[in-house]
Amino acid sequence: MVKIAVVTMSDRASAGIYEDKSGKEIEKFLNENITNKFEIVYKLIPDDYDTIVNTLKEMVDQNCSLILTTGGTGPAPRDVTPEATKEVIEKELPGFGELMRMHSLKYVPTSILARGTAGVVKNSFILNLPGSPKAIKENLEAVWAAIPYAIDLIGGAFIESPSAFRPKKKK
Ligand SMILES: Nc1ncnc2c1ncn2[C@@H]1O[C@H](COP(=O)(O)OP(=O)(O)OP(=O)(O)O)[C@@H](O)[C@H]1O
Ligand SMILES: Nc1nc2c(c(=O)[nH]1)N[C@H]1C(S)=C(S)[C@@H](COP(=O)(O)O)O[C@H]1N2
Repeated sequence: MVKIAVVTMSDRASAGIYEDKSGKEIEKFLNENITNKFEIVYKLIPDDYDTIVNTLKEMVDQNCSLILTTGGTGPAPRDVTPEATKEVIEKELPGFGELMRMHSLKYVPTSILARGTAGVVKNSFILNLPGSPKAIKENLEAVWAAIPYAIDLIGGAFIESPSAFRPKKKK
């Protein structure tokens, strides 16, 4: 079974001040883009460095092939998601953050404030998305096509998705 972690970093949503709409947007995108069975492991945590590192490590240990985070990628003092992610990953894949920022410029000029990245550790692929609920689809649509194949390459679970691209195998 494909296991996917959705990890929301938000001081206010985790304190119950508002509902976590961004986590819900990620689930919606996954339901619309994945055609085989998958299970979601959901975490809602504050923007705390150690909590983020420990939660990401826990998701890797639970064999989540894909770990999607939302929030904490900006320049504010408590935004530390990219730093915590870099502590956990073995290899960074900088193209994901670059493409998300470039693509997002057509929606908001402030997309360059996002510092999110992506990377792999063991059989898990981690991607940082910005916190705003509307940013989820705007960013995932930029990079989703390459994610299932990236997970194939690291020996993660097979994600079946009509919107994914897999290069043809050489004969
Ligand atoms: N998980 C979420 N659910 C709903 N709305 C959110 C969420 N995260 C962010 N937002 C909205 O997007 C805006 C910008 O996101 P940002 O991550 O900068 O929030 P923030 O000001 O750091 O607050 P917090 O960490 O408490 O969510 C927030 O002011 C909030 O309105
Ligand atoms: N596509 C898209 N990208 C976006 C946004 C958005 O609304 N749409 N918001 C931007 C803003 S205002 C900020 S501050 C950064 C970082 O957001 P975060 O701190 O919530 O992760 O993401 C940026 N990227």
